[in-house]
Amino acid sequence: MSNRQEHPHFNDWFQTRGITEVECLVTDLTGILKGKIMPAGKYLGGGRPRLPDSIFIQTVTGGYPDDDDIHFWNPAERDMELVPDPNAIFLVPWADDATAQIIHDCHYLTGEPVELSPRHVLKRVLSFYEARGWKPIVAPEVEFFLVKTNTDSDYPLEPPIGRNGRQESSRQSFSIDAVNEFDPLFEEMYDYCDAMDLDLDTLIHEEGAGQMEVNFQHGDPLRLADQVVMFKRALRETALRHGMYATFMAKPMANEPGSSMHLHQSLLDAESGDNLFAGENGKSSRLFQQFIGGLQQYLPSAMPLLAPNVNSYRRLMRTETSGSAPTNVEWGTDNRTVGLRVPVSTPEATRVENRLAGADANPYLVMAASLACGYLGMLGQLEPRPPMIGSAWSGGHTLPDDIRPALDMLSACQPLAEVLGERFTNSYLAVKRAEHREYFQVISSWEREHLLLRV
Ligand SMILES: NC(=O)CC[C@H](N)C(=O)O
Repeated sequence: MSNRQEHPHFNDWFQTRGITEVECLVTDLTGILKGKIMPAGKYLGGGRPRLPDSIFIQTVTGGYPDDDDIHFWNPAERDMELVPDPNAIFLVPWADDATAQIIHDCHYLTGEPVELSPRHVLKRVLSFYEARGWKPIVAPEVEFFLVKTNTDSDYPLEPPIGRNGRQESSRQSFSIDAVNEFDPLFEEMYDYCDAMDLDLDTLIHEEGAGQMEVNFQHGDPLRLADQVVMFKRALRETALRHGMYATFMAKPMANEPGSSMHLHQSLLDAESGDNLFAGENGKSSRLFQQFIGGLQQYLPSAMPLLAPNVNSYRRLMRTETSGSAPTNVEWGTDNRTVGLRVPVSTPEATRVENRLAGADANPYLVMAASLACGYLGMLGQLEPRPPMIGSAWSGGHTLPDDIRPALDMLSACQPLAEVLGERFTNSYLAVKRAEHREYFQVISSWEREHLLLRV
């Protein structure tokens, strides 16, 4: 699009809301929002924001892969143009001046899409479905903790103080009154979500102290990944305005459960809209079984995308405080001890809930990875193992227990790299290995406590 004034949607949208500023956004590999701010007039006049593609090879701390990893990625520093998605415009409800935040795709100046962009990776996976006349539908559920603000990274986080002036000291799972303690914050969160047209379904107090979960209305994966990214930003902002932090870390406190991003997935016939996971006589279909077969086969290798940080694996470790976080890739009906839960439903709503991803993961990559695994299962007509009946905590097919083995498994999985894109997969591995090296250079208080005077 050379001149956005020619695009009636942008023009109308801006005019109706008196937009004066535009935030041009993309997420990097780690899920961090990056971008530029532009005056609305310039943007509508065709101003094209550019960023270097090196934003996609940065670790969460802003570091880069070092020489050892260079063979994994194309060490490019090419300029790319940000191209807006007219369906991904949201108001910035907390801004003083009327501001739009717009999610962009990334193209090189030669026109081809940037394979390193997580949104592109999801679009790529969706294009494989589209080519077969399949339309995946997803519904994410995102957990998070509200915690006291804290400026000392060495000091453990604490649950927040509610309206009654008391700290949430014990878990108040599912308590409505405990949610109401944070009513002013949630009122504002809902107002922001309304202003941004985010389709939230329910809000519930989860297992942990100060831990909540929001469910999104099911729909198109790209739209929902956009919404989750926008939601996380809006909630962090809301919490700050109420003197708290909202955190999506997978395991922010050792004595509390972790936070997940569960993903319900079903598959429609793109033409008829029928759910292809529903079979005859109220049973599920063969495609459904194969989708689960693919998740079982490939999810262990896709874990770096679902559990992208060292901290993510603390959530997945079975301990007294791990709550119902999964440790396996078994499946079962209405069974919360398995990684792949099939909720009891009408045939039209047949779906599988992938419970492995942490809330810390990049939503585009969680959806891309999970749908890629299911796709490979349907393509290869893989059969799942028999469903788990009863508890799967102490058995089942396990998952990598740390980011290092998880990265090794991803780098050995050629079929996944082909569906996600080779350049993306190799760059992702390089970034995550560099991040792990950064982490490994930090000497922890555990080491000082137990080794300083004893070894
Ligand atoms: N509601 C739930 O199932 C809790 C999920 C759990 N918090 C996890 O990390 O997976």
